Amino acid sequence: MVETTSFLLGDHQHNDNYPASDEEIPTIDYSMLLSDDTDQRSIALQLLAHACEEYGFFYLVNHTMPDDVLKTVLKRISDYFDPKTVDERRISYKKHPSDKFQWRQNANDGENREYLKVIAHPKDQVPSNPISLSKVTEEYNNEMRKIALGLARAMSKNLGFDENYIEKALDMKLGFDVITMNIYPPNSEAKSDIGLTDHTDPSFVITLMQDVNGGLQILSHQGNWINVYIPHHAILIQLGDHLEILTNGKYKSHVHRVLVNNNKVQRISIVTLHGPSLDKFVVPDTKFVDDENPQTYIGMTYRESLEANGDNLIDLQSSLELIKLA
Ligand SMILES: O=C(O)CCC(=O)C(=O)O
Ligand SMILES: [Fe+2]
Repeated sequence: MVETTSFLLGDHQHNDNYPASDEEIPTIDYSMLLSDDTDQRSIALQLLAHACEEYGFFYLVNHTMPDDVLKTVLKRISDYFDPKTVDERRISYKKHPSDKFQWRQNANDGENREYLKVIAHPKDQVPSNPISLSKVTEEYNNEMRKIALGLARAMSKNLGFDENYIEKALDMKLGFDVITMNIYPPNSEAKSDIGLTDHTDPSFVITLMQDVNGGLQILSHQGNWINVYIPHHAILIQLGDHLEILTNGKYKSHVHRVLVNNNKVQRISIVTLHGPSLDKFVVPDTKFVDDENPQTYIGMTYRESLEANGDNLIDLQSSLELIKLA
């Protein structure tokens, strides 16, 4: 049984190897962003603009992800990753190597997690076995896409455009969405302190839900590591590399990592990269380029930026450094 109540697994601020603070992370109320009350909406938009510019990540509360969908998806993921059946997963992945999904189990100095990555949009390509997992993953992604598109509309207004600006600029109707289901072992079973090493993620935004808190840290604009404690049923939103490129760095993506050194129990996270369409050429909009803000990135299609790290599209890694102008 998956317990979806969030609780703190450890005292990360006391770990000398990975110092991090409990600095507050902004909270955005999704229902207020959509409110019919114009005053309420404009306050929510201002808070969102502040969170996007000054932080680049925030907790989203009062959103539209149904509780039962989250509960079910966490339960199915927990069943799928049953430690007793890991050899079946290894064999089945070997028999069906595919670039439509990717399964890995890593236990080493740099990474301690088992994960399944699947393409969820424009065509749902979640492996059909087990069917119980694929069905609810599709449902989860349908709900999460609506939320990501809602955020795109709100951010478009904050950037001074009409509400369809980001959706069009990134061609999100055909957006390439990839879901990673991560399971991190408890500390006692991990081979090192690191669940997942420092990285940023491509895409427009990254949405993250989890069963329990434990070890996710984000590097702030100011260069401080911050512990992430996601409130119960909230979604962690992180801005992705391609929003940074489009806005020429006005909205930035952030380095983050996962530690497992304080985890008493295993942790599951569901991370969705809501991407542009694969063929969309993403380049800084001239609106964000002027004498004070010279163009920081060259343009590239989303496909090229994903392939820059190898030929497997689903092996999503940041390519920001590659396209950064001196
Ligand atoms: O599991 C987490 O908390 C973060 C995972 C992550 O950053 C990723 O999958 O890209
Ligand atoms: Fe990430």
